[in-house]
Amino acid sequence: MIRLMTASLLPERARVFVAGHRGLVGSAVARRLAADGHEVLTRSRAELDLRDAGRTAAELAVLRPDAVVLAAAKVGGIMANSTRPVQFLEENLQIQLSVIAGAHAAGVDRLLFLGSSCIYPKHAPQPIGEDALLTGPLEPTNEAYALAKIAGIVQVQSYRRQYGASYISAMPTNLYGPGDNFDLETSHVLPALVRRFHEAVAEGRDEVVLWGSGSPRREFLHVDDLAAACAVLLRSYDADEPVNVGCGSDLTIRELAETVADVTGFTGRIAWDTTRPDGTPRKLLDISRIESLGWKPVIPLRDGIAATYAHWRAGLGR
Ligand SMILES: NC(=O)C1=CN([C@@H]2O[C@H](COP(=O)(O)OP(=O)(O)OC[C@H]3O[C@@H](n4cnc5c(N)ncnc54)[C@H](OP(=O)(O)O)[C@@H]3O)[C@@H](O)[C@H]2O)C=CC1
Ligand SMILES: C[C@H]1O[C@H](OP(=O)(O)OP(=O)(O)OC[C@H]2O[C@@H](n3cnc4c(=O)[nH]c(N)nc43)[C@H](O)[C@@H]2O)[C@@H](O)[C@@H](O)C1=O
Repeated sequence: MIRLMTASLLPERARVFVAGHRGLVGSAVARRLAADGHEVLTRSRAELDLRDAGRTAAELAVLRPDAVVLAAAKVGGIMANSTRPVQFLEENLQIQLSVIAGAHAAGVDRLLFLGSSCIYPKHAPQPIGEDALLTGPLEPTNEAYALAKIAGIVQVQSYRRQYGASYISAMPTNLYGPGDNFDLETSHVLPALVRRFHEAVAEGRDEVVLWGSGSPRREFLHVDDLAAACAVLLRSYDADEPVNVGCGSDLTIRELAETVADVTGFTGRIAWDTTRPDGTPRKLLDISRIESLGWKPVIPLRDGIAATYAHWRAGLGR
């Protein structure tokens, strides 16, 4: 049962530990929480490797935050996931075990765990409701990562059931925005396309080769919209079921490529390397649960891509 809360579950000026604050999601969540008047607590990976359960528990016991947002993870696009399943399984399980158990041991009242839409079965009915979890086989290119994330959801639910902890999970769709990973081998598709088209224009090339067939459909949410959803969930959601966070519509990778080409000024040919994997054919999320809490996405895809491109270009110093 979903309980809608009237009083906020997050105190005003709360002290919130954001794990993974240098990443795409963690940095956006940290900006959002700071703007809402909260105190954001952080530790860099050099200061605290979150796979180390003993050190993580000790650090959380000293910090004693009011809430934890778990946005630290081993993350990557389709090639990274399919070629390094051991790291995607083990590092994510280790981080989740350390942070969730450590938060509970330190008496942390609220925790938000971030999973991913890839936890749902490859052929789930669309749009995918939260109740599709564990109803069918997973997409093979990210099965190891998805299983680690599913373990995280069950870990959160178990702390709720056994200890009454007010811990919750959110399942975002594919995300993009400032601070994304633009490495062509390990990134997700959107930053990869921005970089590929930008470099083709800069080098005067008239063809860009992309991966797969171009026919898979994906849903893209700007990370600032996700961060706003996280703030809503921390304030007002307290139930077992994970909450999907998406924008409510999807497009083909080919259509995404045409949009990114337009934003970056590329007018040449787009070719498809079908020796590269397509991944899951479609994963559009049903977002009625998060919308019922009063959240909706506000950043249109084209505007978000243009802002992300401008941010990345500024970082290149060009
Ligand atoms: N990006 C996306 O499209 C989507 C992301 N998500 C979820 O959002 C969350 C965050 O993803 P995203 O921001 O994209 O990922 P990033 O790779 O951008 O950020 C991950 C962060 O985790 C930190 N981290 C990783 N391992 C460790 C470790 N052992 N110790 C300490 N810190 C560590 C990284 O530190 P460092 O900076 O040192 O590398 C980095 O700050 C993940 O749970 C992911 O599943 C869900 C759906 C889509
Ligand atoms: C968020 C989500 O992200 C991953 O799943 P994915 O959505 O399949 O990943 P992706 O963004 O890398 O690719 C999307 C589509 O785009 C195509 N594609 C074309 N050209 C490029 C390209 O140049 N780079 C990449 N990466 N993909 C390309 C690619 O072939 C595929 O069809 C998992 O990590 C999963 O675990 C997860 O949670």
